[in-house]
Formats: sequence, structure tokens, C-alpha cells
Amino acid sequence: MQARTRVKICGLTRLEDIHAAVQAGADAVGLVLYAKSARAVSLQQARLLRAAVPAFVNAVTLFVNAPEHEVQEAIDQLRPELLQFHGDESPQYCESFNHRYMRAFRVGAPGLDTPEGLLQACRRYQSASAWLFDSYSEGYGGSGRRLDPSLLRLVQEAGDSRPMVLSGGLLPDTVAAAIMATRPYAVDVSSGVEAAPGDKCPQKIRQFLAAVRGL
Ligand SMILES: O=C(O)c1ccccc1N[C@@H]1O[C@H](COP(=O)(O)O)[C@@H](O)[C@H]1O
Repeated sequence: MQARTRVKICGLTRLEDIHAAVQAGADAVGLVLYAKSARAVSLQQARLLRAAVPAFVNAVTLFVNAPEHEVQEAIDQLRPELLQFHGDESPQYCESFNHRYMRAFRVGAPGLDTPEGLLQACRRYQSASAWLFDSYSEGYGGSGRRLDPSLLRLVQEAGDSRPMVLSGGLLPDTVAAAIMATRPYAVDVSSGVEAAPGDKCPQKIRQFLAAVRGL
């Protein structure tokens, strides 16, 4: 029997968002420590949000090309279960914190626009706890754009793949089909459960979890 698909809800900015995600059954919640995002939170806000995350739910802190001292400060103050590097971070940078991390790949970006190129890039991050696949967009993420799942073919087939996290434009109505097509370890969603950028919708969060758990 296939293990159930884990769910991360990303870009939570208010305490009620955390409660909605936890009550709906999310396995992980994401706090965006990237100032250019519509979902950015300060370290101070993140501390309040993190404190509301109960045991057995993972807090994930998301960074995009952050200075090392900012990542270390977040580790020290927030004690996240997992770091999410969503920029151009090198393997050496990701490993330097000696903390569990997930590396995001922007599928369709130059060099990541073929199955071979994508697998080659992923293999540089064997120390990652998971490989996350997002769609390529002008910004670094949270765009609501879907990726081309056929580009994941070699990563899925490779014997040395890390757990795969699927993201990029997932919606309550489409997530079940996306899971059936790619069989990821986990899914990650941000804009698909919002009323507007940065404004999470509890009903959409519940619908998203129900769609995944209904499989
Ligand atoms: O959520 C953001 O604002 C964000 C900003 C910069 C990098 C990544 C970001 N979020 C991650 O983007 C993907 C896809 O999100 P969406 O569902 O398409 O909106 C997801 O992994 C988020 O963790």
C-alpha cells in the first residue's frame, strides 16, 4: 500500500491561517522569510506563528538566496523542522547549516527544461531531505503556475532520488489528478488556497486537504 501523500501549506501569515491548516490536517506549514514575497513575514511574526504550530506538525522556513546569518538566526529563533531553499543556493550553502533541508527546483528554467538536465541538477543535492519541484516563473515561486510533469520522468525513475515534493499551481480541484500522475511523497501549495495573494482561505485549505485525503 502506498503511504499517504503529505501536505504542506505554504505562505501562512496569520495565526488563524496556522489554525486552519492544522485543523484541516496539514503535515507541514511554511513561513516565507523572503521579503519580496506577498507572503513574507518578519522574524518576529514568524516566532508568533511558529509557537502556534503543535507537535507532530512540521514548521518549514522558506528562503530565497538569503545571507547565511539570516538563515542561522531563523534556525536559532524558530527551530524549524525543515529549511526550504527556493533560490539559487549551492549544495555547499545548503549543507553548511547542518540542518535538514529541502531544495526547490524551478522546472522549465534554462538547464532544468529537459528530464536529463533536471536529474543532473537534483543529483548535486543528495544531502537534501527532499527535492521540491516548482514551475519556472519570473519570480522565485508562489506564482500559481503549473509545471510540465513529463519533465520529472527521469527523476521518478532514478534509483537515487530523494523524496519528491510536487508544487506549482496546485488547486483543490486539480491536486488529486496531479498526485495520480506523479505519485509524489508530498504536495506543497500556496496560491491555490488563497482568496488573494497572501490572503489564505480556510475553505480552500479544507478542500485541498479533503481532495488529497480522499484519494
Ligand atoms: O509563497 C511564496 O510567496 C514564495 C515566494 C518565493 C519562493 C517560493 C514561494 N512559495 C513556494 O512556491 C511554490 C509554489 O507555490 P504556488 O502554489 O504555485 O503558489 C511552493 O513550493 C511554495 O512553497
